[in-house]
Amino acid sequence: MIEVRDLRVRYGGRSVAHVPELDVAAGECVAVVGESGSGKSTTLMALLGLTENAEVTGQVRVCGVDVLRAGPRELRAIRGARAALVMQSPQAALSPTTRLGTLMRRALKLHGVTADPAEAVEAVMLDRAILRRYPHEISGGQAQRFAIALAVALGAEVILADEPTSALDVTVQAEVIGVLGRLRAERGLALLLVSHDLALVSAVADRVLVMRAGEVVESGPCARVLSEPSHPYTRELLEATP
Ligand SMILES: Nc1ncnc2c1ncn2[C@@H]1O[C@H](COP(=O)(O)OP(=O)(O)OP(=O)(O)O)[C@@H](O)[C@H]1O
Repeated sequence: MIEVRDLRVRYGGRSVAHVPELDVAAGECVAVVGESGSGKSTTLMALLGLTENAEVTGQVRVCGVDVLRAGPRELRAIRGARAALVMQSPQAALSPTTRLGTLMRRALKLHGVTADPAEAVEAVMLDRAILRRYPHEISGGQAQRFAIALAVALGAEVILADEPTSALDVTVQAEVIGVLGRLRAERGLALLLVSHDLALVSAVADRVLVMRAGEVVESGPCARVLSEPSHPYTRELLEATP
């Protein structure tokens, strides 16, 4: 579902992210970890052609679309519906004066999808009463789960999640990670998660890429990278985890 070869993103000639190889198949989960500024979010945005004022080179295929060469129409066809981005603070992207239920019904209609909003939110462990709320009346964790519910209702095949748990306390973090893990198993979603927390993402990811200063310093199956990290930076990240 995601195929990346030699992706490089530059701002004003400065390389801020370089990913030699990244593949995520249906039903797989891959995590990108690294400290703040290591290029994780930039990589995620580049996968959907969303970087602004950046020079992006290499090859990126998402849901069969050649992202770096596709026109706006082709990109619109995958963004949102087939490949959904769940951001750090999804509330900011939601219209503040529209109830969540209305928002979801409108999005479904726009994409010509028939789905039950109540079932969609319950699938991510939210109470259906949330559909009557406004975006500012819900927590960051609820907003992230709502964004995931919307993506799934729209029939997303790929979910790109940026720090999906950053706004959440530890219990809720585990819940969101659990929801994503279940969706992947039940619906064969391809998941790409970005986080600074190596231990947390390893609970759900099959493989992990460790980024530092815009370069991938290590990658491989989670179990191997966690138990036998080969790069000193990975060991530092692991030691920094409580
Ligand atoms: N629009 C932009 N213009 C110029 N430089 C940018 C732009 N966006 C990001 N950068 C630079 O790219 C680098 C990588 O940033 P990025 O946000 O991808 O890191 P990150 O690993 O996701 O960090 P965080 O965990 O804090 O979100 C940083 O040095 C940042 O300053």
